[in-house]
Amino acid sequence: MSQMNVGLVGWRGMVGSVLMQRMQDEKDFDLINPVFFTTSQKGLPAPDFAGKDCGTLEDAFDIDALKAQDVIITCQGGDYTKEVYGKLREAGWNGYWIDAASSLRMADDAIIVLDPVNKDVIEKGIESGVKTYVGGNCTVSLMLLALGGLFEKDLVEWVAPQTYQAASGSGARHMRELISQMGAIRDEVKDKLDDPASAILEIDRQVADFIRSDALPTDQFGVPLAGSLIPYIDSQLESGQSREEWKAQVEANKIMGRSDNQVPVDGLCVRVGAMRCHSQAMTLKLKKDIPVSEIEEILAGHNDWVKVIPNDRDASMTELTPAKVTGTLSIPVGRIRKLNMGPEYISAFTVGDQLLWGAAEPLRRMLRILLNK
Ligand SMILES: NC(=O)C1=CN([C@@H]2O[C@H](COP(=O)(O)OP(=O)(O)OC[C@H]3O[C@@H](n4cnc5c(N)ncnc54)[C@H](OP(=O)(O)O)[C@@H]3O)[C@@H](O)[C@H]2O)C=CC1
Ligand SMILES: N[C@@H](CC(=O)OP(=O)(O)O)C(=O)O
Repeated sequence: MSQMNVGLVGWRGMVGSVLMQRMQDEKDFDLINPVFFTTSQKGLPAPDFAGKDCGTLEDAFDIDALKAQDVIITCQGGDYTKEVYGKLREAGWNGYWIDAASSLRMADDAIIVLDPVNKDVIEKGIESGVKTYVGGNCTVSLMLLALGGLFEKDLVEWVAPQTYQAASGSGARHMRELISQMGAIRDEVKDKLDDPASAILEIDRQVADFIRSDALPTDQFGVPLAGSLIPYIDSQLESGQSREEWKAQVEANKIMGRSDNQVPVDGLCVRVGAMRCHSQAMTLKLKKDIPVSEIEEILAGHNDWVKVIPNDRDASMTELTPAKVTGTLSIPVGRIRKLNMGPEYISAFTVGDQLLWGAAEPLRRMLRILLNK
C-alpha cells in the first residue's frame, strides 16, 4: 500500500521542532511520505528528519500543493490557519487537517484531540467523516491527563485549577527574555552577592529598583516576569475571565464529549518564571466522599503517563516540579489530600511539559491513529 502524503507546516518553529523530534523518536517518518512546507523559505532544501530525500520546501500558501496531501499537520499558528484552511476546503480538499492552533478548536466540525482521554470521541469522529482535528490548550490537556481517572468515572462535580504557566506558552522569544531578565537581575547585584558581608535588604532594594526600571528587558512580556509573576494570560473577556481561563471549561468538556451536563472548570491563570512546564494547583469537589487511597488508585490507573506522587514533603519537592518534568512525557500528580471544607473537597497539584503533551504529542498521536486505520 502506498504511504500517505503528509504535509508538515510550521516544522521549524518551537512546537514544530518538538513535534519533529518526537516523530523521529517514534519512527513516524518511516510510515509516511513527508512533504515540508514553509511560509518564508520556498525552494530551500527540505530538512532531513525523515532520513530520506524530501526535495525542496513547498510554499505553505500554495493551495494546489496543499491539496496533494492526504494529511496536513500545522504548527504554524492561528493566523496561518485562518488564511489557508477555508480556501483549501473551498477548493474541495477533503484530507485530514491536524492543527496546533486554537482557531478551529470550538468549530462544530472539529474534534479536540487528546487520545488517552477521548480516543472514543476521535474514533467516532473518523467513522462519521470528521476531517479536522485540533490539539487542545496546553493547560487543559495537561489537567485532563492528570485527572482523567476521576473524570472518566464521572466523580468530579467541579474543579478550580489555578495555573503556574511557563514562559514557553508565549513563544520562543519570551523564553529568551525570561533568561535575559534573570541574568540582568543577577548582574545588577553581582558585587554585593559575591560579598558575604553585604546586607540582604540592600540587595533586595537594589533588585526591586532594577526590576521596576527601564533597564530590565521587557519587550516581549511587557512587564517583569523574573523575580515577579504575571496574573493574566491572553486577552480580556466580558465575563471577567482571561481567554486562557475561558478555555478551561469549554475545551475540557468538548474533549470529553460532554455537550450537556458540563463539568464547571474555572480558575485563575498565572504566568511564572518556569521555562516550559505548566503547573496547576487544583481544588476539586467530588460527587461523593472517597478515601484518598482510592482517589490515587483511580488517577494512577487512567493512562500510561500519569504518575501519582505521595503527599509527602520530599517526594513533592523532588518529583512534582518543572525542573524534574521538563523534556519528558511524564504527568506527575500529587499533593492529594482532603481539604477542611468537607470530605468531598480535595486538593491536587500537577506538572506537565507544555510543548510535549501540551502541544506536539497529541498531534503526533492523531497522525498515528489515522495511519493505523
Ligand atoms: N508555544 C506554545 O506553547 C504553543 C503554541 N501553539 C500553537 O503553535 C503555533 C506556533 O507556535 P510556536 O512554535 O511557538 O511558533 P514559532 O514562532 O516558534 O514558529 C512559527 C513559525 O515562525 C517561522 N519562523 C520565522 N523565523 C524563525 C526562526 N528563526 N526559527 C524558527 N521558526 C521561524 C517558521 O515558519 P516558516 O518556516 O514558514 O518561516 C515557524 O514555523 C502558535 O501560534 C500556536 O497556535 C499551540 C500550543 C502551545
Ligand atoms: N496560551 C498558552 C499557550 C497556547 O498556545 O495556548 P493555545 O494553544 O490555547 O493558544 C500559554 O500561554 O501558556
